[in-house]
Amino acid sequence: MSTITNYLKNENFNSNTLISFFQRIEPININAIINHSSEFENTFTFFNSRNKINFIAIEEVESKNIFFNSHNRISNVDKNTLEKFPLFVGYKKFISKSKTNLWDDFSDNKWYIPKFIIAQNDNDYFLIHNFLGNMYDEEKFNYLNSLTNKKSSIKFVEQRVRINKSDIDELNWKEKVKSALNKINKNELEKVVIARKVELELSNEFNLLTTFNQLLNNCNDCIIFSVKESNSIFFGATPEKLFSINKNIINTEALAGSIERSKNETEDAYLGNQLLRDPKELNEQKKVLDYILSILSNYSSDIKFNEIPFIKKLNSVQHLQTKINATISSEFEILKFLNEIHPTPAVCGLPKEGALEFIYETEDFDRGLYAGVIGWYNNFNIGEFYVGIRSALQKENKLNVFAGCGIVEGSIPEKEFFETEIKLKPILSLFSL
Ligand SMILES: C=C(O[C@H]1C=CC=C(C(=O)O)[C@@H]1O)C(=O)O
Repeated sequence: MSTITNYLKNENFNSNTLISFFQRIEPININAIINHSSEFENTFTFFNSRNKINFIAIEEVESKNIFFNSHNRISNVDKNTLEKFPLFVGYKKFISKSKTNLWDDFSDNKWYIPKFIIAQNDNDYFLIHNFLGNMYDEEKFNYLNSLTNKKSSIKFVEQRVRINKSDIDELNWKEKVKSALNKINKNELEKVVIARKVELELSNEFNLLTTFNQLLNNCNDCIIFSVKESNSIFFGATPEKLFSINKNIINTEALAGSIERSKNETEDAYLGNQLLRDPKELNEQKKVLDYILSILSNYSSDIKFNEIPFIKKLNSVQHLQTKINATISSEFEILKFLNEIHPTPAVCGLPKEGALEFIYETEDFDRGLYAGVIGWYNNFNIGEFYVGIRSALQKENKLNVFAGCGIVEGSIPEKEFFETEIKLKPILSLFSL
């Protein structure tokens, strides 16, 4: 008899009761499960080594608008440990009407309870099965359990690509920046983020496991994620937190303004100092900070942040960063706040409506989940949400890689183009020509 049947044989839950069955498992390399992604309709993988929460969520609890009036956690683990794990996972696209079918495999906005989650928090590892009433899937539970028992070593596969020549060329993109500057000079916009899409053709089969692990190795201080729906996979290594919440404390940040890195330590520090003193970059980041503070002030009268930004150093780029934390009241609703704060001027612009319209008219691709939101939360008011930048979409034999830049008064098109090149690097460098 399986563990689930063992536990549930004397229980009779009605179909409005959500059950989360936690089975402690031996420490495993969770990302090895990614190799089995293609066996499932959808998977959602999220690795935050900083917060020490890593998980892969597999499939969904049936109904779209899931209704449950009670929630039962079955486990022999203390409540403090259980509180740290996701109940809902999901994503939200960058708001826009779509012009193409590029993102058709993804909904506009989807927060759902996964059927299974294999998760790690610190030294705690669990296989979690969520289901309504008695509708557990014993077979799949046992199968996943067997996968977590397997000792698997990760083999990297070399991935080759060809550049698609029909890509927006450099001149064309710089013209878009000029037209943004035009709007800014006429005071019609204060700031707008213009993005590029680089399209590559995969010469061999896409290997998510290799890609994911290379991102884990290369991109410290980033959240490594992948969202697979039907035949599409959106993935990336994002440095940008939208917000995280832990009971009554919310943490967020203003991340904007960029400069390249140098392998030479002295030169790298010099570049960082330049960024900290550049009025155009400081202005670009301050606009993000002011926007976040204005939204947050509706929810909190206790907001803390540093007046002077810090430097956040990533592999190929450094940014200006202001960390913000605030105490919020018990009426705070996670998704309501998310819909209000996103998109910030770090990926959209100011005023927001004008910037959205400009982006829609100017960019000749759909952003979809690029610059959208990915994250998780639970009903203990714990969760984290990140902005889907430094990311790519794999669909059939195409890889679409995205990067954008904030345009403000004083932006120089050539420099902005170079900035998109360094932001594309973490993903492009994984594929050889
Ligand atoms: C929009 C992107 O980055 C944002 C985050 C940090 C710095 C940015 C910048 O300097 O323009 C952007 O606002 C992107 O990477 O596609």
